[in-house]
Amino acid sequence: MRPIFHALIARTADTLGATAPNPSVGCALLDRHGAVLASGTHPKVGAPHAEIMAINDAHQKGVLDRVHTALVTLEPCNHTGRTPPCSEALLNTPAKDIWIGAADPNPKASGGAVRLKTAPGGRNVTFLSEHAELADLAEDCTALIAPFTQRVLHQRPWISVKQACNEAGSMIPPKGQKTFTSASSLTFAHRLRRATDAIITGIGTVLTDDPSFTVRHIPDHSSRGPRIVVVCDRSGGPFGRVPSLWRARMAEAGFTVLVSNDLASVPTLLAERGVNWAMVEAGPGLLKAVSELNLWDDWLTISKTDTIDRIELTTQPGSNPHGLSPLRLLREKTCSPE
Ligand SMILES: NC(=O)C1=CN([C@@H]2O[C@H](COP(=O)(O)OP(=O)(O)OC[C@H]3O[C@@H](n4cnc5c(N)ncnc54)[C@H](OP(=O)(O)O)[C@@H]3O)[C@@H](O)[C@H]2O)C=CC1
Ligand SMILES: Nc1c(N[C@@H]2O[C@H](COP(=O)(O)O)[C@@H](O)[C@H]2O)[nH]c(=O)[nH]c1=O
Repeated sequence: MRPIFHALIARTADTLGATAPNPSVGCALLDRHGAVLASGTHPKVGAPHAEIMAINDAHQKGVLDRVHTALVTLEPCNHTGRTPPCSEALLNTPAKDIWIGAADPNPKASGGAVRLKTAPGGRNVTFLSEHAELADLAEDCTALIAPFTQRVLHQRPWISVKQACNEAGSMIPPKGQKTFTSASSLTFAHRLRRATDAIITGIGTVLTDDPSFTVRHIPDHSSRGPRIVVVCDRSGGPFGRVPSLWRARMAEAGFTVLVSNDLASVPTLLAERGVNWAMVEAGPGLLKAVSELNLWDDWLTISKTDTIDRIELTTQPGSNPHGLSPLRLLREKTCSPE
C-alpha cells in the first residue's frame, strides 16, 4: 500500500497548477490483494473529481466489482458543488477499506469520512495520520493541498518566492541575459511556473527583461485556465508603465495581466480570482517589499556556484501547522517528463 500511495502522491503533484480553484487530488482503487485496478486524478475545475475518474477507469476496464480498497489523497467531498458528492459515489462501489491522506479543510465539502463510516454497511475509513509509519505520506498529502487550504481558510493564496543569485549574491543578470542559473535550476523554475496559478512581478522586471513567464523547459498542462500575472507598479493610471505591447503578448500567451499599485492587497485580489498558489518572480525592489510585508509562505533561493547551483528553501513557521511546503513536494515528487 505504501509504494502505491507514494506513487499516487507523485502523480497528483503533477496536476498542481491545473485544478485551481480546486485542489489537486488523486485516487487509486485496489483489489483485495492490494493490486491497483484503476486510478485517476482531478484534471481541472468542473471536470469529475479524482474518485469519479478512478471509478470510471475501473468501469471501463470492467473491474469495478473487484474493488476492495480506495486510496484518496484528500477526504472525499460530501456535498454537491459543480459535481455530486464523491462519498456517495464510493458508497456505490464495493470498496470496503478507504484510506485518506488529508482531511478536507473546506467546511462546505467536508464530512465525507463520517458519511462513509456511518452509511448502512459502513466502510472502514482510516486517515494515514492514524498510523505513525504512514505519517510522512499524510504530511505529503497535507502539503499537496496547502495552497488550497490557505485560500479556503485565510482568503489568500500560498505565495512562493523564487530568487536567483549569482556568485556575488546579486540578482542582476549579466548584460544581454535574462537568466544565469543552470539548466536544471531553470527546469525547476519552470516546474514552479507550471504548478502555480499566478505570477507576481514588479515593473522593474517587466521593463528590464521583457519576460515571457511561459513554461518552456517542461511541457505545460495541456488544459489550464488563464494564468494571472500581477505587475506591481505605483506610477499611476490603470496600467502604470506596463507597455501595451507586452500586455498584448502576455494575453496571447494565455495570461490575464493585472496591474496593482498596492502590493499588500495582491493576495486578496488573487484569492478572489480563485488562485491557490502564486509565485513571485521579481527583482530586488519588489522582493524587499514582499519581505517587509511578510507576504511569503516559502522562499526559494537558487545560488549559482562554480559547480552546481545551491538551492535553499525556507518556509514561514506559521504558514501551516507542520510548516509543510508544496514547493518541497514539487521538488521531490513531480514526475513530468523533461
Ligand atoms: N535573479 C532573479 O531571480 C531575478 C532578477 N531580476 C532582475 O531584477 C532587475 C529588476 O529589479 P527591480 O528594478 O528591483 O524591479 P522589480 O521587478 O523588483 O520591481 C520593482 C518595482 O516594484 C514596485 N513596488 C515595490 N514595492 C511596491 C509596493 N509595496 N506596491 C506596489 N508596487 C511596489 C515599485 O514600483 P514603483 O517604482 O512604481 O514604486 C518598484 O519600482 C532586473 O535586472 C531583472 O533582470 C528580476 C526577476 C528575478
Ligand atoms: N535571472 C534568473 C531568473 N529570472 C526570472 O526569469 C525571467 C525571465 O523569464 P523568461 O522570459 O520566461 O525567460 C526574468 O524576468 C526573471 O523574472 N530566473 C531564474 O530561474 N534564474 C535566473 O538566473
